[in-house]
Amino acid sequence: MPVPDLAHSVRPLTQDPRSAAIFCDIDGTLAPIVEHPSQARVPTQVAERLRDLAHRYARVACVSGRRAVDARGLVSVDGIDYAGLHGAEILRAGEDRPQLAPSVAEWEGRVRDFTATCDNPTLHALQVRVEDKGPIVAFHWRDVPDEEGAHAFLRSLAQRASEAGFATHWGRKVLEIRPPVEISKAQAVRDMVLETRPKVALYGGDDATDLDAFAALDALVAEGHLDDAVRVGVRSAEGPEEIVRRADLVVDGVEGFAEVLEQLAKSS
Ligand SMILES: O=P(O)(O)OC[C@H]1O[C@H](O[C@H]2O[C@H](CO)[C@@H](O)[C@H](O)[C@H]2O)[C@H](O)[C@@H](O)[C@@H]1O
Repeated sequence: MPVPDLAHSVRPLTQDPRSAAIFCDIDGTLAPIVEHPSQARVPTQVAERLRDLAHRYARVACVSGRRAVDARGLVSVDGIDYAGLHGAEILRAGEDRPQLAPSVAEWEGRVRDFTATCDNPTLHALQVRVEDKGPIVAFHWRDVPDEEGAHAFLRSLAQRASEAGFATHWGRKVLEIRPPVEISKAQAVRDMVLETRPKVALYGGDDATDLDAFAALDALVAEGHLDDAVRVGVRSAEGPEEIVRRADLVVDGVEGFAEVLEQLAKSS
């Protein structure tokens, strides 16, 4: 079903694409949620649209919880930037290696050592999947035989991680063990806006970490760095309720966000 007043909602960008930036989350926004992270795919039409937009807009970037190189591998679009690890690293268009925040990098060994101690028979019996992202390690329980049991086990693991001095974060059926330093999509979005200096920026996302990016846009407008901002909330059964409450435009799932990209391309 087409989203009502979509053209109107994105008009602040489409009226002058050269002065506008587009930021998108990946999983749940560009790529449908699937059982295993390695099975995720960005539909060809969505990737083509991003490629198109990269030529017309001041800046297009993906801002993801994945490693930046994995994000680029998944989206497969050159000419756009990839902020990875929820904003802790950036892989710029045309570059081969991402830049990782030193404060995060220095924790990689300690995160690895701690999470190695979590590898035990219960974790295996529950079929929890471990995603090693370097300084962040994720524990996924989507579609395991006993999701409730796995979730409960991971709650105790999170408690142990906090007691050991690590930060923990809950996403869509995933627990992350992180360095106890500031990691936020807000910083990545802020840095990119201040580098490129667009007049208007759009951010689309579906999960808790995307609320940080919404907040970054709020602050950039309040400080006068942006004239306007469009926050697109991608609604799902699992996402936080604030993603809808704090959005200027709400769309349903990846199909809904694909329509936003179509509209951004159509009018420019
Ligand atoms: O910020 P994002 O680009 O949305 O990344 C968030 C996390 O996405 C991935 O996990 C999620 O998607 C998986 C594939 O659909 C799904 O199986 C899992 O349950 C979701 O939590 C990715 O694996 C994580 O590293 C990202 O942090």
